[in-house]
Amino acid sequence: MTPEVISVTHGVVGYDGRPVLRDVSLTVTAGEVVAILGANGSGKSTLVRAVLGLVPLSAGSVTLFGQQVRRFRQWHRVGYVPQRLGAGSGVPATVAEVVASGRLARRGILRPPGRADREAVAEALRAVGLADRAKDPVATLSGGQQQRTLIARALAGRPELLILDEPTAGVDTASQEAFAGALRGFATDGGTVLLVAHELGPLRPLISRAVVVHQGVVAHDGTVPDPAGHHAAPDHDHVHPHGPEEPAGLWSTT
Ligand SMILES: Nc1ncnc2c1ncn2[C@@H]1O[C@H](COP(=O)(O)OP(=O)(O)OP(=O)(O)O)[C@@H](O)[C@H]1O
Repeated sequence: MTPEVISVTHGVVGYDGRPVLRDVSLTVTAGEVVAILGANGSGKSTLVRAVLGLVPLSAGSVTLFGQQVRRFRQWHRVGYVPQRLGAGSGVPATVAEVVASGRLARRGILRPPGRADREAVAEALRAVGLADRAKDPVATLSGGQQQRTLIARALAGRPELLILDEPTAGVDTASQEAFAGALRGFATDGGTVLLVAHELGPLRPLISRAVVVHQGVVAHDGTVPDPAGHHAAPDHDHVHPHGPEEPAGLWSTT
């Protein structure tokens, strides 16, 4: 049997007493590339945050690699790419420095970086097509390149599981394709991926399963549904992040 990497069982999460996830169950096994889809505000990020133990469940349970998430300590096995680099953090770090910070969970903060660390950083930069920007301050990069830097930081830790929250939202086509290539390499090497997406674009061929969250429950778990209605239009202008509620049925569930 393929080992379970993520398991959410009857998960319930709310903010200030208002339920966002009502009863969500989800299993991801090793080697799968699973996309979480759904309208704005449907609870996709909340699900990811619950998987990472960043928001508490009011009922149900989450396990990572077979361990309850609240007791999980093997964070070097997990790479996480949040929705955005902290807006205007003002830190004049270079691309290589940001990517190298992805090695901290592996090497510990007190040990200086060794050859394995340097190689992992160089490989991650190559994987996302930013090797030539390594010495540039992150602030001088485009939004898409900054997003690729975060993905390289996660890859540099050589995780077994990558969790990405809307990695390609608002990202230029070149960066989307570079990202798809990096993800393909990661999955081909046996990595497991859980990603939140609004539009899959070049990622679509990589996705082995889609989970649609709607009104706090899983409305679909299976093949990647076709984008429905206005969303499929090439000139559709997605409101992001946290725009007004979009109509239900954004992703057809049939
Ligand atoms: N920290 C928080 N405190 C209170 N409410 C929150 C918090 N985070 C999210 N919410 C609310 O929970 C609901 C689900 O939000 P969530 O970010 O999980 O949705 P999403 O599907 O990821 O949306 P998007 O596609 O816009 O990123 C929304 O109504 C949101 O306003």
